[in-house]
Amino acid sequence: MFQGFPGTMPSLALSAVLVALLSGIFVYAITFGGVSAPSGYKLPPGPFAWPLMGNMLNIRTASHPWMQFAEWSRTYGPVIHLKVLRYSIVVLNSPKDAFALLDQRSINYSDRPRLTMLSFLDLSWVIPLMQYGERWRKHRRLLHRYCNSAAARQYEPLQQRKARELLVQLRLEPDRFVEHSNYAVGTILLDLTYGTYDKGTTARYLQYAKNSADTLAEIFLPGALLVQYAPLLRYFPSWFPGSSYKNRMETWREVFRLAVNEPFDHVKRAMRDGLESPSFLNQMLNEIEPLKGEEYTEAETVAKNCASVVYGAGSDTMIATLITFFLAMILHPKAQQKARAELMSVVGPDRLPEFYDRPMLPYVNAIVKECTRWIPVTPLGAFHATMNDDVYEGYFIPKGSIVFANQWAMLHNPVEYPDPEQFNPERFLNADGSLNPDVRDPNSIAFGFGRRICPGRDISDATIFICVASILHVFNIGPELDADGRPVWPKVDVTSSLVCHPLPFKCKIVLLSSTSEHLVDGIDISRS
Ligand code: HEM
Repeated sequence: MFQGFPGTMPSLALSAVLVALLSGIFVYAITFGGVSAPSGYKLPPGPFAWPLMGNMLNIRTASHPWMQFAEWSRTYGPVIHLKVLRYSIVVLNSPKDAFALLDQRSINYSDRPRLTMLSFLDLSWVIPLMQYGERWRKHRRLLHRYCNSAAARQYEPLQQRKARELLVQLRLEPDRFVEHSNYAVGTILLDLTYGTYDKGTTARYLQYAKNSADTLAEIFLPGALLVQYAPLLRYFPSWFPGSSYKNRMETWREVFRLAVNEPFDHVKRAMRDGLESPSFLNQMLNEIEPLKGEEYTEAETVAKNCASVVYGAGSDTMIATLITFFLAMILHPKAQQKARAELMSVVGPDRLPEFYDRPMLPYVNAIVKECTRWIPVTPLGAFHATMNDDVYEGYFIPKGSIVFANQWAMLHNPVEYPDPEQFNPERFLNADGSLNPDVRDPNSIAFGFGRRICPGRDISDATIFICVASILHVFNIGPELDADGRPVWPKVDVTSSLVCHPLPFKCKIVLLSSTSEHLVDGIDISRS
């Protein structure tokens, strides 16, 4: 039933993004000079690179670059080298090399490439794109305090409440499962970051966040900022061909201003009027209150940036995993039946799943892991950049190289995950049904590596678990039926972007029984 990911994807967005990025750092590339190795060393192997353009066209024409990189790694080995202009790109296709470089040598591999457009649009607050250094460290420290695994447990009541609200919405409007899942995930992050507000305000803030995510995607597309290819365009008036982006800069800035400032100002006003609802921004602001002057202003900016990035970086990624779950369940009714049998024996028919059930639900946990592995949300992770020259296994890796961890290749490696295109939760289980610790946990790859590893991984894992367990406990997820009552099986296909989503599909979500109906009827959503 699994169709694989055919090479004729409609979207070239990710390769386009890569090319735009690589073009964008042209100036940086020149600064660092060419990509030859010093005598006695050689660069890691890779496909033939044309003069000047290097492998730019190879990347551009690959519909899913992570598959192309995996293919090259079969010819050249797990560490491959590509050139774009005079720039060096290293793609790591195995966990061994990713851990050896991004984790164990993280002091050198934790920078991000400098992107011209980020300074144009003043996106220096976007933590995932921040340069490595003291400023980034301050943001990470704060994020860690509110997102580490112990801290993340305080959000469980919120996650559970939102998962249950999702059940009510799925019952009322099952066809709108994508919107409802979006709302559930979005409001978990919004509520934990800024607190709970009325429905209208919540909807507005969710819209701001979506607008800023869409705008980021738009400005990363090639052509949108031609100035990336020709930085001198920045000195020309907006009527000059290629400079029309200047007319849109204000709109773009306004989109980001609203997303970052409005919810933040709202929390500050609410705190001043004694009307705040608990949130991590509220806690952060209380903690920095004793600071004065510049010290306070700086701490407040860090708090504001951290708050805005949680929604921005977390929502799109979690929703993609949740939609993958629906897709997998349509195609694998037996997996649903097994999960349901487990839920029935552990949770029973009279209540909904709780977080404390989790250790007794290995099959449900295996489904969550398999969703993460089967369609990796960020197939190429995020680009790291080297701060100094390095030598790894005899190969020279120049300062300023962009380093990708090909998470898709790692999570689809047939040695670690046999028959990797198949959705198969059993791969994570022992014969007695318990979780097999010898099979690598996809979370150890899917959330990145080293010092830049995703700080939201525990929040994300808990959110996906409680949504998946709650949905499976009361609903059956099946294919849509055509006019003759025949199932319409969705094709497994993904967008090509920095964050990958399954392409749109339809499904039929129905309550399992009158007992399930009773459980959903009993959900109190008045606090949601
Ligand atoms: C399925 C869900 C998620 C996936 C697959 C995911 C994946 C990733 C990956 C691959 C990175 C780059 C790591 C690297 O550079 O090696 C990253 C960074 C980041 N993620 Fe997530 N993420 C998810 C959810 C979240 C959530 C819920 C939050 C917020 C609570 C979050 C906040 C961040 C931030 C702030 C960064 C930037 C870290 C830095 O550059 O220092 N993510 N994520």
